Amino acid sequence: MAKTAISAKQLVKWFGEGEAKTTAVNEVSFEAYFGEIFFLVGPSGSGKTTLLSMISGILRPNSGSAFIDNTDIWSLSTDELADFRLNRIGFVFQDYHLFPRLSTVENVAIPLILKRHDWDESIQTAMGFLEIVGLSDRAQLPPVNLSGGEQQRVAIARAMVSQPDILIFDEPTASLDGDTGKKIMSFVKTKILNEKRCVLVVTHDNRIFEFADRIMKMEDGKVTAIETQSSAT
Ligand SMILES: Nc1ncnc2c1ncn2[C@@H]1O[C@H](COP(=O)(O)OP(=O)(O)OP(=O)(O)O)[C@@H](O)[C@H]1O
Repeated sequence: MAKTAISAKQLVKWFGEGEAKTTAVNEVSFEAYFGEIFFLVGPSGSGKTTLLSMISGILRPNSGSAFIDNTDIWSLSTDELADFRLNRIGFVFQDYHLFPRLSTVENVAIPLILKRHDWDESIQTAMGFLEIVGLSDRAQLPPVNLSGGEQQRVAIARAMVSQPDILIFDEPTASLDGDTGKKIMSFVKTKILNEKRCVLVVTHDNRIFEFADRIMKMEDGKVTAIETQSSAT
């Protein structure tokens, strides 16, 4: 039986008041397991970002709860939640969010440096993760000298450097051409995913749906389907 990594229970979030009130997420419940790639898909405005923000400790729900590996994250204090996020959750974004003035390896080391680890030790650990993503020979270059696919692999190395067990990818392939996007997802599936990690991907990109173990579809703030991909590669 797979272990539950993320559990959302009746999450609700609304914005605005009176006539302007929008219920962005309306009683959403789901579970994602360690060892799987779980996709969250739906049209623009269906509530994906709002849901993601509530399960990653960024946006407090109006009601309902979010558990990461059995921790009820919204019962933590602000400091505890900040620590929890730093240690347990890694983020990868569409636009990579790399710092142009830092070298590639320094970009990967940032989460460790933020945790006040020793600089040399952080760089050494970052080098190990650059090796995993196949970019150790680019370590000293600024990110601007790397291709889009390579920059996304740097962002993945950075998300992994503090060894989080929950990895959240927000539109990871939206800035990449079809082939590079597929290569990135294939890389995530074969080299990053293991039974101790859960990868959650929010995407519009149906070219990468084949890499999902399960796909949850949202519309108007509600879950409309959770499908298991029997053909997952
Ligand atoms: N801060 C906010 N204030 C007011 N309304 C908001 C806010 N954030 C989101 N909404 C509204 O909540 C609904 C869901 O938005 P959300 O960004 O979660 O959707 P989404 O599925 O992530 O869309 P996209 O794919 O375009 O990013 C939308 O109607 C949006 O306008």
